[in-house]
Amino acid sequence: MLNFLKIEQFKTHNSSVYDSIPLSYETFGCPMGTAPIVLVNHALTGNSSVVGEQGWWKDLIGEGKCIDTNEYSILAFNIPGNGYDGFLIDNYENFSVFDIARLFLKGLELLDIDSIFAVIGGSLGGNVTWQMAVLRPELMNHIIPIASDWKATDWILAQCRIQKQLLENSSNPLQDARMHAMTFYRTPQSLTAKFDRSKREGSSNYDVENWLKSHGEKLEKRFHLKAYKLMNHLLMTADVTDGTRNFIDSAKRIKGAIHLIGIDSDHFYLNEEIINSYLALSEFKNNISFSEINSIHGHDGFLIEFEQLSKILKHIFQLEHTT
Ligand SMILES: CC(=O)SCCNC(=O)CCNC(=O)[C@H](O)C(C)(C)COP(=O)(O)OP(=O)(O)OC[C@H]1O[C@@H](n2cnc3c(N)ncnc32)[C@H](O)[C@@H]1OP(=O)(O)O
Repeated sequence: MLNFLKIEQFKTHNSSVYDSIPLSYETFGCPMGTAPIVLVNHALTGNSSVVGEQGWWKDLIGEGKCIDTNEYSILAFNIPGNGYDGFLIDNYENFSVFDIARLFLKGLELLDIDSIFAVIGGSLGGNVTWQMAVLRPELMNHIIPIASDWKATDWILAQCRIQKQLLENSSNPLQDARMHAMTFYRTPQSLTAKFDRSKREGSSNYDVENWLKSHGEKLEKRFHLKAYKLMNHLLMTADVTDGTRNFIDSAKRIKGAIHLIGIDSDHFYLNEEIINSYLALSEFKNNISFSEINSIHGHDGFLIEFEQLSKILKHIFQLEHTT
């Protein structure tokens, strides 16, 4: 069930002022206040419905799952403007990952939450996770960005620029942008393994073309163009250093344990970038780790490789609740 908070008089990083921004959220598992809290930050086209039949992370979070809803309270906000709660933003360029992290932190304040067991998110959700940890270095025990980084690389900026032009100029913006995006969420090996140049009898298209098309059509049915423009723009704004480029100064204050997880075939958030962040920060911080998911599926691995992900996360969610 969707719940709503109101963030009043919100000033964005670029100094735009909003009288009131609705911040919607869902909770799952143990009632708030009775168990450690796990905050889940959704990715690009995700939402607060992480658990349950339609939950996009239902293989990771649920009864008896790696993050067990019998043991934890799960909290997930919607990024304001993702459209899932009916709220859309016109001037999407006013917002950045920094603003989304601040909105989520204000939401936690309104809910009287001053301690989080773990904050976890993949891709854009990982960007928000990094930014929240930098803004409130003492708030969380565990910080878990998956297939994500503290910054948008030039490669990501370039891909998102193409997305932006498709979203603004194409006659079929959502479908075209999604089809293009699917190619950097996957890998050539993943597509070969799935299709191997197959073609249904009588069809003029290869199966891979139909698959791309169907992903485009499905997104168009469930996502608003304004929301997709916002989400794509947010990806471009990730930078916990706020332009100073000094990652260590920004991140070394984080008190909680940082668990970085990359996917060896990810060519959107490159593993080598994540490993570089790990190596740089591990000179200043003992409680940081890096784990790798092996997959042919590239970036989408965080939505596919649940067995590996569960194995990596198990020690955090099964062995301790109190550190
Ligand atoms: C940047 C960020 O912040 S995050 C970006 C994250 N990535 C995404 O958002 C990408 C979205 N990816 C998906 O939605 C994927 O489906 C995943 C990752 C959830 C699952 O991947 P897979 O298990 O490989 O599923 P797949 O991509 O084949 O999708 C299955 C669907 O495709 C359909 N499909 C498969 N082959 C074909 C084909 N040849 N023609 C038409 N449809 C096809 C299936 O029927 C199925 O349809 P349904 O969902 O309506 O039942």
